[in-house]
Amino acid sequence: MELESKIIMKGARKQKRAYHRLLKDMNIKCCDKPTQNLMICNAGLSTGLEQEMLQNIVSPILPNCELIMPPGRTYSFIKCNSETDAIELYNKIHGRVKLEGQTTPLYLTYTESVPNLNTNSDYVLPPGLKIIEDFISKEEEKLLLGIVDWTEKGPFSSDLKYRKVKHFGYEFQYHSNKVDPDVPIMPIPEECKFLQDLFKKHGCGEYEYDQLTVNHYLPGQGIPPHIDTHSPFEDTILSLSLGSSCVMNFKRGDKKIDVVLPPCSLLIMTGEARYAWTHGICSKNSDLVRTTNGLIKQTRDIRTSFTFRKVRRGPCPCNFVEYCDTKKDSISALTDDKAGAELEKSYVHKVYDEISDHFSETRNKGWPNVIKFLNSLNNGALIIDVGCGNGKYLQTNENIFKVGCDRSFKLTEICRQRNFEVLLSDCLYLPYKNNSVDAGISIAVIHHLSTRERRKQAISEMIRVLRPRGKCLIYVWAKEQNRNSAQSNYLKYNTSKKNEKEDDACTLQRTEQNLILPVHKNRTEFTHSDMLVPWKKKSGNNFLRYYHLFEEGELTELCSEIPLCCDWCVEQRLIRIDSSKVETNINPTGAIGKETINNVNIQQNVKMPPKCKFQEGEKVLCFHGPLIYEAKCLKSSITKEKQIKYFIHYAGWNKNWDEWVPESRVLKYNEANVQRQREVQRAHSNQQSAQKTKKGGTGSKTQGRRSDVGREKDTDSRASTPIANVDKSISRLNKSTGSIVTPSSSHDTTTEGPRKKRSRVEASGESEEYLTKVEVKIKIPEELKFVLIDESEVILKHHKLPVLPVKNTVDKILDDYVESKSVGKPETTRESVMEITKGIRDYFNITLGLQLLYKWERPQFIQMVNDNPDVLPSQMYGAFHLLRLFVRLGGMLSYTTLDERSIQLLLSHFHDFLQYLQKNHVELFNLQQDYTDPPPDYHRKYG
Ligand SMILES: O=C(O)CCC(=O)C(=O)O
Ligand SMILES: [Fe+2]
Repeated sequence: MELESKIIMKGARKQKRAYHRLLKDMNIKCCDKPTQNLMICNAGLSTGLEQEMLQNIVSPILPNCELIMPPGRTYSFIKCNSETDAIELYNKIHGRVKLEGQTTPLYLTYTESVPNLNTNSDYVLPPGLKIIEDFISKEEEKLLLGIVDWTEKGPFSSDLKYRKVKHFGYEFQYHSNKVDPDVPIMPIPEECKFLQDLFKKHGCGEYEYDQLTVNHYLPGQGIPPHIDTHSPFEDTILSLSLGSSCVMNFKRGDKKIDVVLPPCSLLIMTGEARYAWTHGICSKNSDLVRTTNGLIKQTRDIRTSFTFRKVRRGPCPCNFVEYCDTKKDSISALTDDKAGAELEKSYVHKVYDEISDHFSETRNKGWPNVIKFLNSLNNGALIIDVGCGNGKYLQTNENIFKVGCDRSFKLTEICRQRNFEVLLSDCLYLPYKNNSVDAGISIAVIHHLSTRERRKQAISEMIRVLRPRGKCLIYVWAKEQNRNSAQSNYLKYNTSKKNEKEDDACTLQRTEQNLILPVHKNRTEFTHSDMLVPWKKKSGNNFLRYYHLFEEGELTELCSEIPLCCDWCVEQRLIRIDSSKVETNINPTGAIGKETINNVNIQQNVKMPPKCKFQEGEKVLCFHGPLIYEAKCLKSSITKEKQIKYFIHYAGWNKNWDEWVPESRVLKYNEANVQRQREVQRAHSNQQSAQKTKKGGTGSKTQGRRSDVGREKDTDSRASTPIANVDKSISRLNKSTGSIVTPSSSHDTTTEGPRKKRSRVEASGESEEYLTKVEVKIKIPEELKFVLIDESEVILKHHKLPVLPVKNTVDKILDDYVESKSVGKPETTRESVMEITKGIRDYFNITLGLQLLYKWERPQFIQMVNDNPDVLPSQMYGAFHLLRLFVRLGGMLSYTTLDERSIQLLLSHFHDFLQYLQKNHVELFNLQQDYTDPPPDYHRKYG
C-alpha cells in the first residue's frame, strides 16, 4: 500500500511534467483514462534507452506492441493493439520496472495518440536530408553492382579497415579527406550515365556529379561518423544504397537521428544535413528497424553504396563555420606579413579613422590596473603609450612624462586637440631609440595584429625601447570570457533576452583580401580566435574591426620567445608574467584585458592547452637531422601528455620515411622559413667543406655516414642509410663536425635553428652601428665541446636529469674562480674578476629557464622553482648548464650596443674563464655524479 501511494505521488508529478512537454513538442495530449497508447515519461533515446532494451521489457508482457522512440527525446511511446493490452502494460511497468543501473523506475501515462515517425517525414530527418525510396529498379541495381569487381584490387581501390572502396573521377584521399581537383583519375563508368539523368529529374543539385566513391560493406562493417569535408565538395551529396539495407546514424550536438537506408533508395544530403550533421554506419551485424509490424531485427547482408559528389572549385559558401575547413584555413593561412598588413589596413587602421569621434566619446575612464601601474612609476619617469587611442591614459599621473603614439591619424588629432604629446606611428616600428623609456603601456592594441610574427614584433619593439630595469604593461582581449565558472562583465552586460535562441551559425564576412572571417556577436562568447568585431556608430553605420583573441597562456608564450634580455647589463629588462595577475579586466565600454605583463611564469608555457599549428594535408617544412626539408603533414595527434605530434611525409621521399615528429620540428611553409631552410643548408654545406679541408679530404668514416643527412633535394626513395633517430643524428653530426650541442641547437626546443639577426632599420641614429656590428664569437675549448655533446646524449637519449643541487654549483664554481684569480694579486684584480663573475651569475640566472634548458628538463626546473621560490638557478645547477650559457652568449652579445673595445674586454674574460673550466673539467663535468634517472612518473607525465 505504501509502495502504491509512492508510485502514485511520484508518477503523478512525472505525468504532469510529461503532459506539458508533450503538448508543446508534438501537440499530443496525455489522458487520465486508459487508451491504447502509452508514453514512457522518463526514458527515451536521449536518456540512453535503446530500442532493444525497451523491447526486452515490453515483449515478455505483450509481444506485439509497437515501440516509438522519437530521436533526441527523453521519452518514448508504446502503441498497443487494444486498451486492455495498454492497461496490462501500464500496471506491470508503471513505477515498478527499473532500467538496468537506474534507481528510478519507469513512469507511464496514457496518450491520445503516438507521433508518426514515418522515415520520410520532415520531423524525423535532419534538415536538408531526404530519402527517395525505390530510386532505381532491381535490374538497375544489378547492373550497378556489376561495375566493380571486389575480388581484385584495381586502381584507386583500397581495403580500409572496415570496408572496401573504389574511386572514380577524382581520388578521395583518406589522410586529408580531400581530393586533388587538379588530378582527375578514371572517369565515372558509363553505366552510371542513366543515374545523372535521374538525379536531374529529381532535382538533386544543378551539377553534373564528377566524383564517385563506391563503398563495399560486409555484414558487421561500417563507416565512422564524419562530415564530408566542405572544401573539396559542393553542397549536395548523394548516396545510392544497393544490396542490404542498413541504418545510418546522423548526429549534430546532442541530436541523434537514425535513418534506414533501404536498397535501391537514394539518400540526398544538402544544407545543414550535409554541412553540419555527421553521418556514419555502426559496425554491427544487424539493425533494429521499425516496420508496420513493429520493431524488427534486420540482419545485414553485403551492402554497396555509390556516393556521388561534385568537386568544388571555389570557397565553400556555407554558414556552418565551426564545421568548415575553408573558414578555419582562411585565417590560419595568414602567416604572410604582407597579407596581414593589408587586412589590418582595411579592418583596423581605416576603421579607427572612420569611427574615431564616436570611439573617443566612449573612451573616458581608464582601467584601474593600468592607472595603478602608471601611478606606481617614479616621478619624472618617461613613459610611452603604444596605441594610445584618444589619449585617455595620457592624463594619468602628472608626475611622469607621457608620450603617446597611434596608427590612426584621426585619433592622434584628437590627442593633439587635448594637448597630449603624440606621434602618428605604427607599433611595429616605434620611433624611439633603444633603451630610451622608463616604462611602456600597450592597452588593447596587439590583438589588432593579424599574424603571430607581427604580434611578436610589436612586443619586441616595446622591449627594445625600454631602458634597463624598465617595465611595461600589455593588455589584450581574451578569447575565453568565462573563468573559474564566472562570466566576465563583457558577457554579463548582454542585453538580449536570455532565452532568445542564438543562431547556430555565425555570420561570415569575406574581407577585401578574400579571407573569410566570422563576425562576432557583441557580448557573446568569442567563437573563433580571429574574428571581425562590429562597431556600430551612432549614425547607425556598422564597421568591422579585426581582432585576434588570445587563448589562455598565448601571450605568455609569445613573450617567452622574445630575446628579452639581449644586453649584457640589461638583465632587468626581462619581462615577468605572474600567473596570479592573469585576469580579465573590463572597462565600462566592454573592452577586455587579459594578461598583465609585469612579472616570469614559465609554468604557463608548459600548461598551455595544445593547439595544432599545422593542418592535416598542409605543406610544411620539417627538420630531419640537421636540415630542413619540404614535407606534408599527414596526420596530427595529441599524446596523453598533451604534446602535439605530426605524421610527416617528406616530399620526394619514399613513404617508408614517414614519421611522427614533435611540433618543434615542423615549420610553416612560408617565404621566411624557406629562406631559413636555404640558410641552414648553406651553413651545413660550409661546415662540411670546412671539415673536409681540415681533415685533408681523407674521406673519414663519419663523413661518409653523414652524407645522407645532408641531401636537401634528395629525390630518390631514400634507400641509403638514414639517421634513424634525431637524437642520434644530432650527436653524431656534432661529434664529427665539432659543432656544439645545446638545447637551442637541437630539435628539442621550440626555438629551432639559428636565431635571425635583427634586420629592422632603426629609426634612431643607431641603425648604422647595428648594421656594421660583427657577430661576437666565443671560442669554446675543444674538450668542452665534447662535454656538451656527451651531456646532450645523456639527456636526449638516456633521459637523465640533473641531480639538483649538483655538487659543484655555478655559485661555487664562480667563487672558486675568483679565488684562483685573486691569490697574490692586488685587491683591484679581485674586484674586477668579481664583477665579471657577478655578471655571469646574473645572466645565468635569467637565461637558464628561458633559453638554456632542454624541453625534457623544463618540468624539473619548474618544479624546482615552485618548491624553492627563493633559490636561484646558480645555487642548483652546475658546470654543464653554465657551459651552455657560453654557447648562447656570443649570439646575444652581437645584439648589444656595447662598443668593440668593451666586447673585446668581456671576451678576454670569458675565454679566461672557459680555460679555467677546461683545466678543471675532470672535476667539474662529471656526468655520472651530476645526472640521474628521473622519478618514475616523470616519464609518464613529460616523456
Ligand atoms: O555508404 C554510404 O552510404 C555513405 C558513404 C559515405 O558517407 C562516404 O563515403 O563519405
Ligand atoms: Fe560521407
